[in-house]
Amino acid sequence: MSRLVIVSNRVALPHEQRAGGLAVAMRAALKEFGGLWFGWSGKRVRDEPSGRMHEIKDGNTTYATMDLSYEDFDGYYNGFSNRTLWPLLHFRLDLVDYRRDTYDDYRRVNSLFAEKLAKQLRPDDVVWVHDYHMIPLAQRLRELGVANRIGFFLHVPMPSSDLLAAMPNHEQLFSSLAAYDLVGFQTERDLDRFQSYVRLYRGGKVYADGRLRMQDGREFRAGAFPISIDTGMIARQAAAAVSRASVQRLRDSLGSRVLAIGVDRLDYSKGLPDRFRAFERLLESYPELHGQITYLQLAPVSRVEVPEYQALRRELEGLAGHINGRHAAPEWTPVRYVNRDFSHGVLTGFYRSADIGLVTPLRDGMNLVAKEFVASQDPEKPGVLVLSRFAGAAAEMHEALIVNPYDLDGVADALAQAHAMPMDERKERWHALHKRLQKHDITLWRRKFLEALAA
Ligand SMILES: O=P(O)(O)OC[C@H]1O[C@H](O[C@H]2O[C@H](CO)[C@@H](O)[C@H](O)[C@H]2O)[C@H](O)[C@@H](O)[C@@H]1O
Ligand SMILES: O=c1ccn([C@@H]2O[C@H](COP(=O)(O)OP(=O)(O)O)[C@@H](O)[C@H]2O)c(=O)[nH]1
Repeated sequence: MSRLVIVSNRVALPHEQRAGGLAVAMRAALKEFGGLWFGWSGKRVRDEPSGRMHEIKDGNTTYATMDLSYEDFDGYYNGFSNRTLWPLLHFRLDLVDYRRDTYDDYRRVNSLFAEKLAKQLRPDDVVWVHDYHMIPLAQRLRELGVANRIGFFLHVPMPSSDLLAAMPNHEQLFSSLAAYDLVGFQTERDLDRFQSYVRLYRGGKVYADGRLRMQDGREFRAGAFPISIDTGMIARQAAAAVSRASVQRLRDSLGSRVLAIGVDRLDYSKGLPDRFRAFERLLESYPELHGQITYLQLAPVSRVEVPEYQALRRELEGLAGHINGRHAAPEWTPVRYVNRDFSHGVLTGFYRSADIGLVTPLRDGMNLVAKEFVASQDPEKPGVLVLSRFAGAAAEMHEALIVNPYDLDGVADALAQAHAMPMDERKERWHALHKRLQKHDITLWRRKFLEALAA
């Protein structure tokens, strides 16, 4: 069997804990057969250029990671990846900050990753590159003579072609995807938008069998491969987690109140200010729920050097203070807002303790939290998922209460509906959601993508 080589900016080294769906999913995907995981070491170095390599072996997996200099990290990661591509791919043209110098940094760091990776590759390795940090990687590898199968998976949304085309140099960047054998997206809609871009802005052709042909004749394939979770493992973790002291403490602190939980990196794509406002709308529109419901928002900080993330943090602190100041009672705090990162061992217990899971991003590639929340529930008393129609997960999770996160009254009504939902209906909805997750888990995702890549 060929070796699987996974390439991503974020690598979850053994025993490392950090919020973020890509790393969680890759760890689960490598668990069965192992392979090589290649990417950034998580280290930034001063007075030294990028490129120092580290290797760690853990069971059947080898981790090969590269240090980045402060300057390169700033241009490639904080800059082009997270201030240009991230907002662009999340439909936020208003936040896109395009700079020629950070684009150059991005391309240079990708070239360096390609040089280091090319040295590690064996002829029959299957290479699977992940996410927007690494779009030009295959093109650079091809220039270095790498002829292996190379696939790419985009974890974030693919926006409408008119938005993509607003980015200077979009032709160069997005045409480089043709160097992959297969390009995967989270949903059919993302795939559809990319196909439109190829037709409308790259003069390309789209064939019914999934092949795309660029104007210059290069052909590659594209498809939709919705990512998932290790459903069985999450369920087992959740059942075990309820006896943990931290989970017990949360439960004890609630008394008889209903718990609504949100778990998100502190990112503007997650729609947290709107969610806070929707919760306040609930308290205003349904005064009988005062003192009856607690909203716990876990929001570990993310990309802390990027100014838009710093501004969001300030905004949320203000909003949480405002809602609590206005609505709290001496014995009840409506919003509990926590900027800490929790392990899955604890998080799954928190999900299971909640009656309502609140997942309301303005845009999200998939949103694994939505799936983890469902997988963690007690079948005898499952919680209700309130899910944004703009999360990739909504394309599969029809039995959730699907909401428009911009419609604060609608989200407040869905929360009230979840609060009042009879247990029979909760069970019925949960069974349907859970059944699909049992089949469409991380193993099926990995298998489907790799089979398509090998085909
Ligand atoms: O690596 P960071 O900059 O700390 O950010 C964490 C990850 O965020 C994004 O995750 C996406 O992937 C998830 C799994 O497919 C998906 O469910 C979610 O909707 C996406 O937002 C990002 O795409 C990753 O590259 C980051 O590692
Ligand atoms: O304190 C936390 C908060 C989140 N997560 C994990 O981070 C991932 C978030 O993935 P998602 O797809 O929802 O969003 P992303 O952060 O990748 O955009 C999920 O596996 C969460 O369980 C975590 O491990 N600890």
